[in-house]
Amino acid sequence: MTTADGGAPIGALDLAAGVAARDVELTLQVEPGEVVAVLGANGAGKSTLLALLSGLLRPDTGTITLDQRVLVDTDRGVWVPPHRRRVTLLAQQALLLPHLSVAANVAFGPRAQGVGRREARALADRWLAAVDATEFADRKPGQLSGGQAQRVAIARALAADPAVLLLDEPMAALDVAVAPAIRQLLRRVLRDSGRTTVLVTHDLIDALSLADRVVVLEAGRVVESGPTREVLSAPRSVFAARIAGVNLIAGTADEHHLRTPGGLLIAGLLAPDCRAGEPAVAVFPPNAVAVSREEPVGSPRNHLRVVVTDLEPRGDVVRVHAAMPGGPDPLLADITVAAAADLGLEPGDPVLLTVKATGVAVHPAT
Ligand SMILES: Nc1ncnc2c1ncn2[C@@H]1O[C@H](COP(=O)(O)OP(=O)(O)OP(=O)(O)O)[C@@H](O)[C@H]1O
Repeated sequence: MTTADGGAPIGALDLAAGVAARDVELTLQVEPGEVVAVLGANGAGKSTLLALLSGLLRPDTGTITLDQRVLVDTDRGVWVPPHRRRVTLLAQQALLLPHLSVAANVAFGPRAQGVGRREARALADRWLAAVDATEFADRKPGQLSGGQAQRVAIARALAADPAVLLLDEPMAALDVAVAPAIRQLLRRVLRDSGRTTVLVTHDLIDALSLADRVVVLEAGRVVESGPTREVLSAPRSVFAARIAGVNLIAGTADEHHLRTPGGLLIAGLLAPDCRAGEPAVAVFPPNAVAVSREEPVGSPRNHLRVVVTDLEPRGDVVRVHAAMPGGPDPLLADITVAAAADLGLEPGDPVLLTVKATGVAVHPAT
């Protein structure tokens, strides 16, 4: 955990802010040293959240505090500019200063904060070593690959000793072959430095491997928040369910079912905190779903009449994408290649999805 000369942990964030022109109303609390992954579809408000925290965007209403410091308070006219926040943003692109050496780039933050030349260089060397980039110290950024530049950018961000590190899809611009090494590096430096981190990502693996907690945004609002595995194993928002690759049907709970707005009853295992009449979601994995043309006779299972929308080969299985007529949420079924061939499926075909009640988990939804 980050400490100021051995003192109390730092990096407690508290944000409640609105940006009317973007229809964004966000709240976020982060504990000192916590790594929070922010997930959401395009336009959900992830970049807006980072811009509010870093000071690139002023909210119309709200407050942002970092430890005891008020960074923003629109009622009281408080506004701390970006360079005085101790909040550092690491963007998708490394954005190194092209005319400076790698070491000078990393020393730039400490120098700007008034650290002496020699001490800043020592800090740069330490952080370059921490990201395994010592050998690039004397190069110019133009002589680095994308992955090498991103390593240096991580060193530069941490050398500035931020109380909060903001990561904006740090692997998105990298070659897929390089991304795992950078992810592993981030995992190590975030753990070692205990830095409060807000990580925007589209990638489930980033959330699973880097974050203590995920926050899911939809339409400019926080729609769910919780420990990463918990949210992904029991997602309550369409976005979390989609990235977790599971099916999710929303409705209300009754004693043993989920009832959809269209009146369909889906039998499942209800979580103990489900209350009859309250909003709930049914969640089940694609491999728990069978696909058939006819209703199996006498089967006590859940049957969903759907239309095939797409067929996606995924190695040994074919992922069938389907939609319930009038149902907003897409459904997924993984079936063997042989089964897909036997059924002769085509997009547009009406089929029946069958899932056992024991394969369906019903959770309360917010
Ligand atoms: N510069 C801007 N001016 C006005 N509206 C904006 C601006 N940038 C984003 N918006 C709007 O604000 C809302 C939130 O967008 P934001 O860019 O924060 O989403 P995001 O989750 O980061 O999306 P993406 O994954 O596509 O980057 C959207 O409705 C978007 O259209």
